[in-house]
Amino acid sequence: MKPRIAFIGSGNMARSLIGGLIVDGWPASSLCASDPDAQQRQHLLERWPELRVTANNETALDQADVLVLAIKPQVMAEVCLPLAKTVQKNRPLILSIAAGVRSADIDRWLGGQLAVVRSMPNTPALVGSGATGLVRNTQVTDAQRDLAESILRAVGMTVWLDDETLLDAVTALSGSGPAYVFLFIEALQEAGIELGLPPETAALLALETVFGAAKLALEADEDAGQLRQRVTSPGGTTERAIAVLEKGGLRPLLAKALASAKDRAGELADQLGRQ
Ligand SMILES: NC(=O)C1=CN([C@@H]2O[C@H](COP(=O)(O)OP(=O)(O)OC[C@H]3O[C@@H](n4cnc5c(N)ncnc54)[C@H](OP(=O)(O)O)[C@@H]3O)[C@@H](O)[C@H]2O)C=CC1
Ligand SMILES: O=C(O)[C@@H]1CCC=N1
Repeated sequence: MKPRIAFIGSGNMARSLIGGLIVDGWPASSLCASDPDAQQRQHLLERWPELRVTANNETALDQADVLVLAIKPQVMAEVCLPLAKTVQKNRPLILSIAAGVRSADIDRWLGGQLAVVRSMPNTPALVGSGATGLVRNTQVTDAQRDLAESILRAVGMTVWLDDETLLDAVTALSGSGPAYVFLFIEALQEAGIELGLPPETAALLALETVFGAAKLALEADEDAGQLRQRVTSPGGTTERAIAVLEKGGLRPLLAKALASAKDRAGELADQLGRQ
């Protein structure tokens, strides 16, 4: 029998995990999702009629082997504190997907001495192409580690880290990363329009170029730098464009953007840790 999983918060990320698990062969009846929003619960039931759905977090937690915390960081403490008594009785594996909330704080809000896996997935999980970083605390057994991994692997690839502070860097890179790529696609499209392309054509070419380049980079034996050089003919068009991007400081700008995202994760953790 598959372990029972309770999702607290049934928004974007929880729905993608639920969908991935069901496609992966987990029976919907082994999953329970909780959300205060009636419309959200209705959507879940329309899509997966056998899913157990509730407005009550305590009910979701009942008999769960894994408690997935898929709520916004800002409500994590107020959601966890009332669940502490039941969590201490049932002692499920705690799996958080929230940005900038430390394992130690989650453990404290839930009464302490719990097995906590903290993870950082991303929205491509919605289409089964997520990338997730995970860390575990010392209470997590190898079997629980495998269980957490099998949940996140249902929506993409996973990578374990030894040091929890690195999860803020993962958040900055791959957690927030899809937004940078979408911004890049928007900018490519706008630039194409400025050069006279019809908007739909510019949008399609921008999108397919990013998709094709990522697919090639995943499948090729060469790294991104080598693949870039293959496009860049000496004295050709790409060389001119790349020179403009390098001179304009694309690399340091991205480094600065990621550092800001990482700092924000740390700030959130410090603020929330005071609760
Ligand atoms: N979006 C992203 O790209 C990523 C998000 N994350 C993390 O995932 C978590 C969830 O994000 P996401 O799915 O995007 O957010 P959503 O807002 O889509 O989902 C959160 C859900 O939790 C519900 N909720 C609010 N309060 C409670 C409560 N007391 N009990 C139960 N459920 C509650 C919300 O309902 P309502 O809307 O009514 O408030 C909402 O449906 C966040 O912590 C975020 O940091 C991680 C990686 C990527
Ligand atoms: O912006 C955020 O805070 C969340 C975490 C990573 C992606 N979205």
